[in-house]
Amino acid sequence: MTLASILSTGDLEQAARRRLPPSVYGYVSGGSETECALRGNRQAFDAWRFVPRFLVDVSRRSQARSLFGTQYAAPFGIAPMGVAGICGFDGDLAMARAAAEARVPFVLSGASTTPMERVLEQAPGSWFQAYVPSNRELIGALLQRAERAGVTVLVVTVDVPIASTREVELRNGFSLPLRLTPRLVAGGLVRPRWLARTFLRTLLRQGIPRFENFSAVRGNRIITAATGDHRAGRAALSWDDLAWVRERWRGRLVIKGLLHPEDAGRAQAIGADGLIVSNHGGRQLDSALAPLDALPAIAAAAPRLAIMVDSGFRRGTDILKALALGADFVFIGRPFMYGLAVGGQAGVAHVLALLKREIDVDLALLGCADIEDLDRRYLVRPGPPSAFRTHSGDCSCSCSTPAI
Ligand SMILES: Cc1cc2nc3c(=O)[nH]c(=O)nc-3n(C[C@H](O)[C@H](O)[C@H](O)COP(=O)(O)O)c2cc1C
Ligand SMILES: O=C(O)C(=O)c1ccccc1
Repeated sequence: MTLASILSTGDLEQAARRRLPPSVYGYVSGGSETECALRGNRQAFDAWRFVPRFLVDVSRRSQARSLFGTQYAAPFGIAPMGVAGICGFDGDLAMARAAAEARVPFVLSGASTTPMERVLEQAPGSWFQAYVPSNRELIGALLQRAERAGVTVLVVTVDVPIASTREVELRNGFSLPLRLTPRLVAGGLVRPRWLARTFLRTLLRQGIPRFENFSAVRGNRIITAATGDHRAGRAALSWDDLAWVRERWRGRLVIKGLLHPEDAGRAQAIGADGLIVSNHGGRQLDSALAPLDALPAIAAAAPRLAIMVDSGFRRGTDILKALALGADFVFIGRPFMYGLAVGGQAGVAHVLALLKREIDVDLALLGCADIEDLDRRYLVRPGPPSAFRTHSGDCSCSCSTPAI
């Protein structure tokens, strides 16, 4: 399948499934436990519908958005994803470069296998996501390392106090840090292209990929949070620790993984610059609320923060719905891993282009030439008993505002 024949992120997922060993595809695509949160993320979008406006001039359209003093070409970016290198050779760099070329943000994962120094050197605007241990000496050293590497936006992920139960991974014998299990080797044999172009190439260059950004020291494997090593110590991380990070970190600070408006209020109170409303793509607490449904209340609770959101975004319309509900920016995860699997950096660039094009067409059809003008008036949440009520003001669900 050529990239040109991939018309949507849905097509891409199918193509990636054919390219990746089943255990790797299972790891990337899966959610936790019953995968209710994973499914719920998609269902949340369907509940909202657009009410387009016509006969407005949409001959020139803008989807540019500025965030933290940078003008981005689109209102979305690439979410942090650990071990991207298992989907494509030099996966972190491929994503970072594609994002820089498209002028959108890329967030390097704290669980990545490429040292942050290397990524920041090649794609200087990259953000960095940290898995912060609760040991302050370690936090301090990690902050220092990130500052030296030139990180300007630090994202602290808080929704992984411990590893979740992902039965897909257990069944497939998939574990991190990566081990050469018989299952992985067998999967590689049925996916020879992946074996040659991604796995063996990586193996020859750097051996078995290892976590490079968990701690202050490059290649230090003391803190192997993904495997549940108790020394990772994230289970005890608290708001006090985050406030401590805020005092020491001079760049922008973003908290990722919040769903409760009171937590959003606390993020604002400790002086964070932004937050990412997220349920980790349905990979942590199963049955967690869909971030889209959490947005209105969170935006109201933290009016001074940049409100970002992720989990389940696959289409331009998904992105526009979140912006209309109060988000300033959207992040997208898995589709970029699939892009990597299918076409390396060009595959990632293809996803970015697809989504940008969808947003552009959707803005025209919606009758909104500039995303800065998007708001709740373009959305309804049809639902029983009375269909089609418009939303305005502060309501956050189907409510009693006047019916059209
Ligand atoms: C394979 C994979 C690895 C991930 N690794 C991380 C990570 O290291 N740090 C983090 O904060 N979030 C991680 N996430 C969560 C993403 O940042 C993001 O919240 C989620 O993927 C968004 O949902 P989506 O994939 O449906 O777009 C990971 C997600 C996936 C799919
Ligand atoms: O898989 C994930 O969702 C994730 O966050 C993670 C955590 C540690 C290592 C790799 C990925």
